[in-house]
Amino acid sequence: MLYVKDLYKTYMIGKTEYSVLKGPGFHVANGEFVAVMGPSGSGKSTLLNCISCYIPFEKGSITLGGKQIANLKEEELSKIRNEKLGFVFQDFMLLDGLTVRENILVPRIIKGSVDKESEERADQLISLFRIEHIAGKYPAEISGGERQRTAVARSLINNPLMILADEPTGNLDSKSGRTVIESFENARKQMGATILMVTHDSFSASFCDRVILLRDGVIYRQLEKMGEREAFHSLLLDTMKEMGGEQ
Ligand SMILES: Nc1ncnc2c1ncn2[C@@H]1O[C@H](COP(=O)(O)OP(=O)(O)OP(=O)(O)O)[C@@H](O)[C@H]1O
Repeated sequence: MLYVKDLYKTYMIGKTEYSVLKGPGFHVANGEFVAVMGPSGSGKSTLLNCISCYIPFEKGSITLGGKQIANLKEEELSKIRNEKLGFVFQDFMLLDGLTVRENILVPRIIKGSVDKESEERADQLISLFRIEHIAGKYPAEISGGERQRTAVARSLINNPLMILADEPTGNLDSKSGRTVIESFENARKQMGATILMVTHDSFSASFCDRVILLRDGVIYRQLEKMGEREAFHSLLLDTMKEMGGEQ
């Protein structure tokens, strides 16, 4: 599904080069739910932005669904972003003037085709995420958790290869955050979705199959959930402590 190999990304500030990604490499398999964690400044968002085709990188490769994304033209990258990837952001990024149902359909509108199948898929997602009661409401009229569940539904409308989520529970209280993580679990179970999520929250990460821990632009460790979620949560907390840095 996703292969990241020896990825190098440097930012120039004035004449000074700052190396942010120093060769991390990993694989996310079809249907996996994987988190990326690490101290502040370790390069998590930069990594996600490279995979999202938003920023170029200097060295290494990213292969998504068998296609290398470096060297693609902007038009092809836009197509990948809209059709092959689904995005969930910390601040939801819903359009205020559209209802929940219309927001879910936005990637289809961009694609240029809202046909009967689109409408049916939107309704299927609305029912999967139990947001039927708010389908006709506007973002300002619903809770943070409901907004984020709407964003998760929107991310799935084009049946993407992968969902990329950047701090999806960062603006939510723990109860709403839990319902958002449940939506990801549902998407995976019922639709075979593959999810890569950046998070600071070890509780949210403990629902994942695997957690990639990034420190100073390299992979510090990868932890796989072997048994109970609670034990995995404790392991994550201990390893984060061992890693140090500001979380
Ligand atoms: N556009 C940019 N130009 C210059 N430096 C940048 C840019 N974007 C990020 N950085 C720097 O790169 C480093 C890694 O940033 P990044 O946002 O990837 O880290 P992060 O692990 O996601 O951090 P956080 O958990 O605080 O969000 C930081 O030192 C940051 O200041």
